[in-house]
Amino acid sequence: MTSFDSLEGVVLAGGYSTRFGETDKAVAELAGTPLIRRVVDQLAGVTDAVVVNCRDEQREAIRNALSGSDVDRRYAIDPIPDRGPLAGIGVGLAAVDREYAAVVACDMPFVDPTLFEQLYAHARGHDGAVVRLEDGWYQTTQAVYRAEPMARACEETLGSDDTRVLAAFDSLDVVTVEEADLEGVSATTFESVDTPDDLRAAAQRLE
Ligand SMILES: Nc1nc2c(ncn2[C@@H]2O[C@H](COP(=O)(O)OP(=O)(O)OP(=O)(O)O)[C@@H](O)[C@H]2O)c(=O)[nH]1
Ligand SMILES: [Mg+2]
Repeated sequence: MTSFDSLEGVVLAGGYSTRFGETDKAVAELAGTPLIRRVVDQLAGVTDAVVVNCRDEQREAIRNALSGSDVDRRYAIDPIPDRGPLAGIGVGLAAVDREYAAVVACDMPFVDPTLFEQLYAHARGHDGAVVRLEDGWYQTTQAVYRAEPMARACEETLGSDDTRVLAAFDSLDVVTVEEADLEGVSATTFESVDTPDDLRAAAQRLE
């Protein structure tokens, strides 16, 4: 697998994991490895640098979870917490130095770097590439964006009535990739760990 010079990673971890319970799912262990560490290890297939978006109080635990990783880590802290995924994507992308970013939520431990290879190929020359799942849902938290225009669009959209990530695409040229057109991407790439049951089910599969 190739590490692309103009692609950086962004890991979204600023949510409150309310469905998960009292603890932060970002650092919850799946078969002994924190979820966020699994995500960064997977991103290493396509990039050597990531920006982690989180709240200030999460930083120390996340730093510990990522210690020893070969991937260069920087932190983009939410200036205002709890403004939703759109805000997190915007804050993360604003800290990116490269033209494009592979954005992924911290709770998707099986994210397949092959997906990002394909999305990056589609995104080049455009403002991003996002998968439309078979049920019609756009997978905006596992996507490739051109960092600067998408960061700006997130900021603008946050000030509007519709603060869905999708609303930020209105002013951009984001390519839609149909799930059925993905090639050789792991079926579990989009699986997210939202609840303790999800974590248990994922752990059982890894046994
Ligand atoms: N910066 C930031 N990121 C968020 C926020 N809400 C969700 N996210 C991120 O967006 C991604 C998808 O969100 P969810 O799966 O709903 O995670 P969550 O909001 O922490 O969990 P729930 O409280 O159970 O919904 C995760 O990577 C979250 O870290 C937020 O208010 N701010
Ligand atoms: Mg949420």
